[in-house]
Amino acid sequence: MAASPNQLLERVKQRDPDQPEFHQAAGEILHSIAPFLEKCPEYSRNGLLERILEPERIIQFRVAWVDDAGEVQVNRGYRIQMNSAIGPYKGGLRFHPTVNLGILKFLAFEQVFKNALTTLPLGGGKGGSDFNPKGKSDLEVMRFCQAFMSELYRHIGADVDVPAGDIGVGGREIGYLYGMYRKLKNEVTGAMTGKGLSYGGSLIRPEATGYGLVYFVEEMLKTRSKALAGCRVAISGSGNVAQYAAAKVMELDGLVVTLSDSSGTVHNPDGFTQEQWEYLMALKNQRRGRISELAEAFGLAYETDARPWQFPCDIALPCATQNELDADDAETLLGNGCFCVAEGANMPSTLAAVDRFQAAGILFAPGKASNAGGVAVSGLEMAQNSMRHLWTEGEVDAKLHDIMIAIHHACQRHGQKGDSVDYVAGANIAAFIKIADAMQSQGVV
Ligand SMILES: NC(=O)C1=CN([C@@H]2O[C@H](COP(=O)(O)OP(=O)(O)OC[C@H]3O[C@@H](n4cnc5c(N)ncnc54)[C@H](O)[C@@H]3O)[C@@H](O)[C@H]2O)C=CC1
Ligand SMILES: O=C(O)CCC(=O)C(=O)O
Repeated sequence: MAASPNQLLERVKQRDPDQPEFHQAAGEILHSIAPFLEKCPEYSRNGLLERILEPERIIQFRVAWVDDAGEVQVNRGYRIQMNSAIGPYKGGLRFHPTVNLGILKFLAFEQVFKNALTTLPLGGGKGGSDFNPKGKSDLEVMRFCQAFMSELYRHIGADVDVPAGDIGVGGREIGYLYGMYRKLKNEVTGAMTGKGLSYGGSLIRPEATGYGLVYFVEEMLKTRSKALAGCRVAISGSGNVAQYAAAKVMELDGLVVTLSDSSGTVHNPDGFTQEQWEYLMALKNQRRGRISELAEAFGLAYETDARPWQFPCDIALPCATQNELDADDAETLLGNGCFCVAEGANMPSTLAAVDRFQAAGILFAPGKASNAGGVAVSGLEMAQNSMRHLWTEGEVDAKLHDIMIAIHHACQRHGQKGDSVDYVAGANIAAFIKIADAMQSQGVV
């Protein structure tokens, strides 16, 4: 007899006890699909769930490089090739000192479900290193990226596994990584996405995750006959996702009232201005400084070590990192009248926080649905690379918008409960059915 979702989760915990983030992500999905599996027991056959929970392949490697002082540094590199039933492995690379196998397994697992929702033929994977780009010179970052790719190149390719950026991996790092890939493989293909426009990138890829998040929020608000204009929006983070989520909220006449980084939060109750946003872009993407400098430059309130969730808002968009919003933060947001939370980051809300939002009946979207715009436009970058073609900004943006609307429909189709939508159940069930159907059709492999 097939193991129940609870039994499976216990097995996962026993097998890899030191991977709490993976247990959290697996637990959420198993819990969501349990009622569906009871109605459709054929989806529990052939070890399907056991296979979905186990990466197809894990690659771990040494990354040795020389710093500016001439010292040899050794980091760990990883690529988790989680599931390729729907298409080539696809997902970002994270460079951050907290990176370990458990965190990358949770990210790769989430990516499989997210990519299934995009409507595009993409499998799921994730990789990275415990390398910390913060405080490193451009040359050190380049030498690290080249050393990292000198192993990774043999495991990736346009039809095999297509990495992109994530925390600590932006345009600069993708350039260095792709340059080394091209040299080692002696081929020019779409083996990575997030590339610069001059060497095969797609218009709108930098904007895609943030824009897509806001397009998804617009669809959520429509279900309650609301609109973004005039809403106060608390955003955490100040990296790629936060920057373009903020830009789109401002374009749609919402007020972005917070931005943050790992050192603290800037609060502007009147909403950041275009000038302040432009300052942020230069600060974070060129000077690579701290968010406190934005506060200093414009005389805004700044709180060291504070998260944005204490400041009153109507909509919260966590866009920094996993588990950055806990049950206490959820209570504070609800107490201040927040009626919509949509995740720009991957798994930024703890399970207890999600429970609070759902119990209160507010709109809540899990990252695998609401932040899927980034990987979706990566899929469009792959398509353009294969065609040796470049779509216009308007064409890519329109496709992104359509994909976010399609993901919202999928959540409604599988998550409608009375007159509200359980976006967690909807996203998980819709993605699971697509992955499961693809795997069942291809036999036990
Ligand atoms: N870049 C993309 O296309 C996508 C990114 N994501 C997710 O969005 C989140 C942000 O990624 P990016 O903006 O690309 O990275 P980034 O490196 O551009 O920015 C990360 C931001 O998070 C902040 N941060 C990191 N650790 C923190 C901590 N412990 N506490 C508070 N703030 C912290 C950093 O200061 C920075 O502002 C991540 O969870 C990532 O997995 C999800 C979908 C696509
Ligand atoms: O564009 C991609 O392939 C990856 C984006 C990503 O890492 C994510 O969706 O979390």
